Amino acid sequence: MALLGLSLVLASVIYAVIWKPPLIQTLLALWRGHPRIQQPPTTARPSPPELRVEEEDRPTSMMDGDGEASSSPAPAPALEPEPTPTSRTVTDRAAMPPPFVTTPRSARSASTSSQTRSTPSPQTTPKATASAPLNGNSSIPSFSLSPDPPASAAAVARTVGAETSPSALPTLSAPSPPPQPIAPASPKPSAAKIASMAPPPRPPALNAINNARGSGSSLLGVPARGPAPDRLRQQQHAYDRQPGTSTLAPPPTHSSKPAKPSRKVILEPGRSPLDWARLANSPTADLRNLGPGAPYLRVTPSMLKRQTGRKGKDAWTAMGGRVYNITPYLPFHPGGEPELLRAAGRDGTKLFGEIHPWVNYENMLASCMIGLLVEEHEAKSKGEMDGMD
Ligand code: HEM
Repeated sequence: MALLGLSLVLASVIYAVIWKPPLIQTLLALWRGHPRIQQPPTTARPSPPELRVEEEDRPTSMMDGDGEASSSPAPAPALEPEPTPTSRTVTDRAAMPPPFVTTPRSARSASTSSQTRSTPSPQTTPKATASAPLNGNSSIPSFSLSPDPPASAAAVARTVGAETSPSALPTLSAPSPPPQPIAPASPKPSAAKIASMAPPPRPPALNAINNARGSGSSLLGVPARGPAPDRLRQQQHAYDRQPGTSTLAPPPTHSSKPAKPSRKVILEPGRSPLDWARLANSPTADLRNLGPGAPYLRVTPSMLKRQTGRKGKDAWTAMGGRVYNITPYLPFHPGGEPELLRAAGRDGTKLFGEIHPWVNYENMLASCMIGLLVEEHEAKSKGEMDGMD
């Protein structure tokens, strides 16, 4: 009797050891009221609870290497070392997919592009509805994405851990930078900056992409998964065409030249340009000081040289081949009398042009014109020359 009881106990122990995982888990689930459902979610997107219960209620289905579901009873759990609940929790946590919101699109495509060969469903985001029935004993749907199913749960944990570690997935730790906004974030450059020929600095991302493209590799030593080179080129050209970023500087303007300090003098009352215009147009005023009705004279350089404005003589100057009596204009000259007297008794064309070539002296001094500047031998009559003295 005792031997029979011992045999029963032994048989129970052996049976429990062999069929422990599904049986004990099922019993524990029923006894706890599905305690695994109450486990805190390890990721931001836990699987639907009802599907997890379904997985545990169907422990005999598992996936083969080609991703096909096997309908044979599952002796596999007995053949593989079953992890302890603690290690299973760790495995579950490691095997869960990373948070959805923190995975860049390029990283997800990079991590799944090599695994979609064995994925039965075209869905890239693991969902319990698609992969749970195929995974069978595994409660983590993402296991079905692995091309080579690991031999054990520990291997699964290692594989998933390696897949989710930043070192194994460089695109997760440093994903390819997204295309920079075409509009630069920096403030609009000033007019002086626009006038400069130096182009604005390119966005660092574009520079880095161009450098990586030029070296034939991506930023992280893996094949580049960013936009196509043609798109990058178009973005770069679009950036270069932005207002204020062109290398073509506007033509220089006169306003850019530094203004010279004014040398104008304060004129006496009644000596304004308007007063001079009124006097110059007066028919009664003899501004030539040659007498009423005197003809225009041929003035030689020797004659001009004597008209310096000193010793009671008028100040004559020659500009543009014409000789003018500048004496009446002296108090009206905005630059002052001394300045104007610098041209007295000689040809003042060069002096005039150096200071204010824009001044229309011909109109201003029309009533002050003496005659034409001629050579010495061109004087027609000596008497005319003597009359000048
Ligand atoms: C003989 C004919 C000349 C006439 C009709 C004349 C007329 C004028 C006029 C209208 C201005 C005012 C310009 C303005 O408002 O921007 C001016 C300014 C001046 N002129 Fe003359 N000028 C004459 C000859 C000269 C000569 C020969 C000199 C020097 C040797 C001279 C020196 C100056 C200077 C320094 C100013 C002040 C420029 C400034 O800083 O704005 N001018 N003159």
